[in-house]
Amino acid sequence: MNQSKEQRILNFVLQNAVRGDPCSVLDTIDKYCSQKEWAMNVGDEKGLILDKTVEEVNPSVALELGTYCGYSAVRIARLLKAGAYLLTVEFNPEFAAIAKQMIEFAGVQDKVKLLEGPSEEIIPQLKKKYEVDTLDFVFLDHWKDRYTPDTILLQECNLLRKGSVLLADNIIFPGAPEFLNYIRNNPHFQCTNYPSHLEYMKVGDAMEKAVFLG
Ligand SMILES: O=C(c1ccccc1)c1ccc(O)c(O)c1[N+](=O)[O-]
Ligand SMILES: [Mg+2]
Repeated sequence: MNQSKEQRILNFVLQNAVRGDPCSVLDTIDKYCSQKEWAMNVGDEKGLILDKTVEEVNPSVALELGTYCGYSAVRIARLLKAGAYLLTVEFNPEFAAIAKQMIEFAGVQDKVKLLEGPSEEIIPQLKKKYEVDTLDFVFLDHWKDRYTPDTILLQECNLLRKGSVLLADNIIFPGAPEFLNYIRNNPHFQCTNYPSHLEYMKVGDAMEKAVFLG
């Protein structure tokens, strides 16, 4: 049966990256997706914005919405302090299976819990089923029309605390105009825009950071 693009990306990593070396895995995915097949990883340019935000927040508990192949989960997990962890949510079972292998190959599996299912079902389970109190950092990179309802759901489930940081990918391309309008006009969030480019392309994109003010 023909392999998926995501399986081809994983195979390239398994054959070319260094097992247990997260940076090697990231560099190898970036090499494949910039030279062979485009894929919707956050990538190396926006990845630096993600890195700086994670380092600034230094989260104990982080949530990612939209795991895909695990690139940003590896990127985030490699920066987490001892005892800190990332919950990452992926709706697509094929993507989740690839991401699991990617995360394990990178050696960050002890810091990452991969949750398979729709974000709208998993978010309300985080407190009781996954023993989360509040989230220090949330990376939004899933379906762009889910950014706003899931941000509202995080608040309704009391998962944000004063100072919780949201970082949203793809503000320009594919775009999340409804989310941008919601978050920038919401007095409970302080927003900052980070202009960049769509991963592996010269197309303009941006990330939006939103700090919850309580
Ligand atoms: O929506 C797409 C998309 C749309 C059309 C074709 C391929 C991807 C996309 C593009 C770049 C991203 O960084 C990203 O996170 C996504 N996504 O699906 O979440
Ligand atoms: Mg994205």
